[in-house]
Amino acid sequence: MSALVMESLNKSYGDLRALRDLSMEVRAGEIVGFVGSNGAGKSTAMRIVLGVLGADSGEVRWDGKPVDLAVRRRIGYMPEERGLYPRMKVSDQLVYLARLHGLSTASAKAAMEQWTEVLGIAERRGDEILKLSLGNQQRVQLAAALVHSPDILVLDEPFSGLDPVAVDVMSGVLRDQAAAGVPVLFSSHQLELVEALCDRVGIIKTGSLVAFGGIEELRRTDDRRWLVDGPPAGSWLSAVPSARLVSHEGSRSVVEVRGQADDGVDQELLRAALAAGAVHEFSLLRPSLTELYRHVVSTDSVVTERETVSA
Ligand SMILES: Nc1ncnc2c1ncn2[C@@H]1O[C@H](COP(=O)(O)OP(=O)(O)OP(=O)(O)O)[C@@H](O)[C@H]1O
Repeated sequence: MSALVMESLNKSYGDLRALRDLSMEVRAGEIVGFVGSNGAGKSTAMRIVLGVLGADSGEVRWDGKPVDLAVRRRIGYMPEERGLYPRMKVSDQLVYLARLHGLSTASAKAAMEQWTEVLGIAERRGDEILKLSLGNQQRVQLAAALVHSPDILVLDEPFSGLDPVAVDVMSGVLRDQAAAGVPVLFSSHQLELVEALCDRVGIIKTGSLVAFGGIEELRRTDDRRWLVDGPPAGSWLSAVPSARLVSHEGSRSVVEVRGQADDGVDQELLRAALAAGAVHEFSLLRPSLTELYRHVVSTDSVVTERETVSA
């Protein structure tokens, strides 16, 4: 199956190591979210994929072959710095970009009409870019990434500054593209959105990929926590030596067990709690991506699938 593969990418700007041995892949038809603090290296990696920036070492492959100019022309890219011509009309801009990618004038016009319609900016076709709101400029930018029906989508913070309706429109387009078999890589600081939209997530910290996998996989690498609403855990937790108390408020205690082994410890906990009194609620707490992210970036642990990327 086709996959966009980044393998062992390294990049320094002078003394600053922006990427350290970064390996990641985006399979055909999947959406991968790229998250990390400001300056972690996301844009640098995406620019290298696009070929607008060269890596010091490492390789980007598509379909098992190094990405060359012909493949790069098949990528739909939304750069962080945007880069539309401010004084050009929306329609002219999109037709021009589609023509640059080799479409005939008629196909370019049809693609422009299709994407401005889908993205809700059909009424803005005659406006100059600089007269559009930031969110509408972003919709045009996405249209610009899509007008040539790319085989791969690489989008640098496509959701920043969008209103909730525009977020829904953008999410729908990314889902449709993935469903049509396009690998989609995008960066974002909106972790709830990433959690909702992505098949896999890569977390980058000072140039290194510190976690990569589906949200469920990332959860499995973390410690497990349960909420117990019943007798205060202080009175029964000693019966389960591997557990510790995280917090408690009134009758509600949060208890934690290290690791994710399928060891039946949940039943031990429940039995111990029941032995001490009535239990009204007993539930596994599932960390959100935001919690996983905080945990991963605040520790040095490398919690990563880091599966051998396919050739
Ligand atoms: N052209 C450049 N010259 C020198 N340093 C650069 C250049 N571009 C990026 N950097 C530095 O490289 C590091 C990685 O930057 P990059 O833009 O890739 O991060 P990012 O994860 O995309 O950040 P953000 O979330 O803020 O967009 C940062 O320390 C940044 O200051």
